[in-house]
Amino acid sequence: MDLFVLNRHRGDNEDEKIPSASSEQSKLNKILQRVEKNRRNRSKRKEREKLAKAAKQRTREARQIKRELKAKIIPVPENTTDEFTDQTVFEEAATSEQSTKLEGNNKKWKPDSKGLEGFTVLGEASLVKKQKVKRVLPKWLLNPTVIPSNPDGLPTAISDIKKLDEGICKLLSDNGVEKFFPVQAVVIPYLLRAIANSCVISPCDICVSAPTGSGKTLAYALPVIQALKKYIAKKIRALVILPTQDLATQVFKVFKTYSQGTRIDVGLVTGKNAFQVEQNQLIAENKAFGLLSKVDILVCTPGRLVDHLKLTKGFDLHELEFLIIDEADRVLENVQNDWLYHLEKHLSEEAEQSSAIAVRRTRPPQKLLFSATLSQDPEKLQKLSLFQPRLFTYDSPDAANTSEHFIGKYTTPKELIEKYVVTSLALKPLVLYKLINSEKLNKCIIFTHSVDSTHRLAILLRALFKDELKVEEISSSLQGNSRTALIEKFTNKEIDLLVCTDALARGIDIPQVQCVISYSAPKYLKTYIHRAGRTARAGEAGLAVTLLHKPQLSKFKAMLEQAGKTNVEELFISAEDLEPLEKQYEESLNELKQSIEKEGKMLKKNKSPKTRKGNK
Ligand SMILES: Nc1ncnc2c1ncn2[C@@H]1O[C@H](COP(=O)(O)OP(=O)(O)OP(=O)(O)O)[C@@H](O)[C@H]1O
Repeated sequence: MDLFVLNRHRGDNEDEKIPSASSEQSKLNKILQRVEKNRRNRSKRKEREKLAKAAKQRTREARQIKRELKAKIIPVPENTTDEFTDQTVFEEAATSEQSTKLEGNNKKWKPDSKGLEGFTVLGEASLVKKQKVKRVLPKWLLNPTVIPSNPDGLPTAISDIKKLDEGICKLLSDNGVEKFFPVQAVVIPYLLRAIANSCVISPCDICVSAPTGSGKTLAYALPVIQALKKYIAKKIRALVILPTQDLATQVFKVFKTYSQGTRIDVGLVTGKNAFQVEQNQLIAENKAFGLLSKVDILVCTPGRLVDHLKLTKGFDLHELEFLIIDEADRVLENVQNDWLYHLEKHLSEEAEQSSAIAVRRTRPPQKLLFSATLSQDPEKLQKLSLFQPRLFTYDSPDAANTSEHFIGKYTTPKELIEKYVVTSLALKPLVLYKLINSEKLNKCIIFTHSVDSTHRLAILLRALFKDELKVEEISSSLQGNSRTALIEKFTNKEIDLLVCTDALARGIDIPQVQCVISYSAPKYLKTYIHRAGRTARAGEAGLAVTLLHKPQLSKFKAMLEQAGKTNVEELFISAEDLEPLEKQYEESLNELKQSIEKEGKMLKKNKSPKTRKGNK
């Protein structure tokens, strides 16, 4: 009978009871489950291995395709018939040209016959690199009128431009303008000729790309004033669009100055004044003739222009002879208000009405575009439907370092000296302090990247300089009028250091700014050009310094290279120079901390429901 006794393991304890039938079954189930689990894991592992193998195979194949493509470089074919050239292709062209030379021919790639032995190749291999679309710039952009930066041979004396009105010549000398700058010496006579011939030939539209501070405003203001002097009836005949309130105000002042002694009235609509106030400045109601314009030249921002087009009764631009877009690249970026659409709509509606009423101007206005960084993107310019456009650009000394296509794209004044300082993030404010002290800078604009950083830096500089230098800040947090007041103070040297955001980077004309410091490195070349352009204006000398952290250096250099600037020097400020200032720096940082905390508390207090109730 012992033969039929199953000797089961009873555990270490011999006295343990023999398990019952049900526990026996549950144990068996567990074993079966474990077996099933192992089986599932095994099949999962196999699946994973299979996928990994397939992925590896795909990578191998992709690498192989890449290798094959690299081995057969297909050159970009010369294309002279297409209308456009993509600007980016210029940069890429150099590399593709090099590789073309290396290959030395234009043959199509054929698969290696050895590798395909035994296979029938149907048709041609499909691994042919796609041809790049090479757009060609329109002729007028490729063949600009180059304005020499050296004025020799240009009609630079005021009396050299014979057709210029005597009254304007007198105003020029009254305002200290003795000679014309190159852009003025070329553009003013051109526009005066076009205006004189306009009854016979429709004048061409023009685009002018000239450095910051080169005198572009007078280049368009004087011919426009001269052309409109003859009119007796008041209509808006010139519309000047600028991207910001401050710039529009600045240009308005120039028009006001040079239209003195004429019948011309200049208007300004930017949103600085209440809408109704602006409406009253623009339109008069006459019992006999209805609504009449009160201005001949209107300077405006795009947003406010759209508002008046939509809401101001009697606002009529149909007699427009000149449409001037200053800082044109910036204004054209302003899609927010779609000003161009509204303007075109207005002009076409008026034209339909007018044909039924009387003889009115049927020709579209002459368009004059100006900027230091004028867009050469044909698509953007095409939006303006330019009529036989002509481009005027500067002959830049930096252009020699770039491809010929660059000519005049982004140029800076030749009087500008550019430098950079490499510093750590922690010591940046101290480096700035040292730089201002050692270079004895006292009329200096410092650019940061945000409102917050402008505010903090201004507090810190105030703490560092104490009474030595007066520091103020300008950003979008300030209202228009306070901004204008601060700019005036800075102009009159009542403020030494002006810390600001890029709101002040474009177009603002402050004479004799000694230095522009980019405390936060500019992200784009355009920003750099406009910031640096606040100094070295109107033929004066100026310094532009950029503070960089080490990782920013290569990007910064590459950015400047796009403008042909390869010789920008480094300015060294050593750790030894900074050592004696460390204690002062620490104290100033503490002051900054306290000041920010105090402001935080004030803000909280003002926001608390109790205060709000009190205020009510
Ligand atoms: N012929 C001249 N002689 C002396 N000063 C001039 C002359 N033309 C212009 N200026 C002065 O040069 C300064 C710069 O002129 P303007 O603001 O027109 O430059 P810009 O080319 O428009 O610069 P940005 O591109 O920065 O707007 C102004 O203060 C202006 O009064």
